[in-house]
Amino acid sequence: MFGSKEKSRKKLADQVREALGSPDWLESVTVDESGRAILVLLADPADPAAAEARRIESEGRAELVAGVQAVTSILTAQAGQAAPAVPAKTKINLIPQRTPAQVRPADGAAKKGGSLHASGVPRRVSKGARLSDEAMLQGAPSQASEIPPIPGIARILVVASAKGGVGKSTIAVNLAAAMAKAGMKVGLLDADVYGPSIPTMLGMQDAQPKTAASKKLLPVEAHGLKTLSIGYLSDPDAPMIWRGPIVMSAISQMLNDAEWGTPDDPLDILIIDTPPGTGDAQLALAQRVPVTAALIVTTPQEVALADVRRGAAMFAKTAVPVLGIVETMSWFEDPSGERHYLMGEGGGTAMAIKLGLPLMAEVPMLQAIREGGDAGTPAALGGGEPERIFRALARTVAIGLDALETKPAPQIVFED
Ligand SMILES: Nc1ncnc2c1ncn2[C@@H]1O[C@H](COP(=O)(O)OP(=O)(O)OP(=O)(O)O)[C@@H](O)[C@H]1O
Repeated sequence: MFGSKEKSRKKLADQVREALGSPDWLESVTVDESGRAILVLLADPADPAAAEARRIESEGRAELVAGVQAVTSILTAQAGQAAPAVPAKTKINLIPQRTPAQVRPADGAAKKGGSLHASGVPRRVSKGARLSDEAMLQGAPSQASEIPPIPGIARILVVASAKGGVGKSTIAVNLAAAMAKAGMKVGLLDADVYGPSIPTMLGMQDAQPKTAASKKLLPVEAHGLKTLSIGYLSDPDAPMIWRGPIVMSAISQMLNDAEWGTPDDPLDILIIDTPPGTGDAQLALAQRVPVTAALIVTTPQEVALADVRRGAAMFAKTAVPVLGIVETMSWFEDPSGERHYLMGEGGGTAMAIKLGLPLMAEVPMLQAIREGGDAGTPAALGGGEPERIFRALARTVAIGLDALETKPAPQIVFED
């Protein structure tokens, strides 16, 4: 039996469907508790312009239905539809995002769990000063980014892997959790629209983002993180064969139509768990989102390392700085303490040297890491070895990000 609230939401969904003319391409309409209508629209991936037009028109019509508070649409392609060729794109020169000085006072961070900032002589940056101005004075590139920053998000870190199943989402979730535990304001965006796993890894499979008074999506809060995932908005069993421009439309909605933070109180960092691979979806993301830096996740396996080279080349092409490589599933330690290198040994180090990138961490295979992912509680918060490993990774990443913003990497502190 439906409750009366559920009944009226269903009725509203029917009204929205009617307002749109019940076309074949309208796969589903649902209305959540906050009155947000979620439209799933079938679109032809070969014609992204028409798909975008369909989305805009549908959202416009749905918004006019009395009782609808906000609208989110998800573009999806029917299984079996051909993927388009990657459209030629103008190269966008992307330099690290230079936002107003939004780094927390180092002593404040220290109080909450240890400094995450680069060591060195502290430099005083007056409140509101642009780090880019500081950076320019120190010889950093003077070219301005062509991609406008997103208000309310100080920096964006993409976690990428050239291959699926290497443990990328596990690293993204645990890194985010460790940074939050250290006192940073952290968001986690699951852009792995092919197989969103973040809701499960955070134990939030049944969560539905609510709508703010501004009609923007309110990220789901879990384990000290603000999170959004296409998995919160769609039926996990629905066929979703996303392609570059369509993936981009979904990601851009989650990025821009959500209350991550405000210009006065921004997220310190938004971590994006990207879809695996180095194809059109990843390229579109690197070209259109104001990414501060990327982290590449790999296993020590030879075959994965060949892919890492491709991933690094892709980021180089789009001028996104790669902070370094995280090798995961590096070894398994048996109860006697002996390490077994099930996937090869030293591959990540060799690749890091070859590419001239730092090896940010070697994460062993740990039962607690897998169990944490399955149980929805990041192992980075559970104490012991996993917590130590991810805290160290969080610190290394924070230092790497600081170093990008000002050269040489100073400790940023606000003037009182
Ligand atoms: N260091 C680790 N120790 C133990 N298990 C791990 C480790 N890293 C990942 N796993 C497990 O491996 C599996 C795959 O990991 P994960 O989902 O993070 O990979 P992925 O690269 O994000 O995959 P996809 O390509 O599907 O997005 C999960 O069951 C996860 O718990």
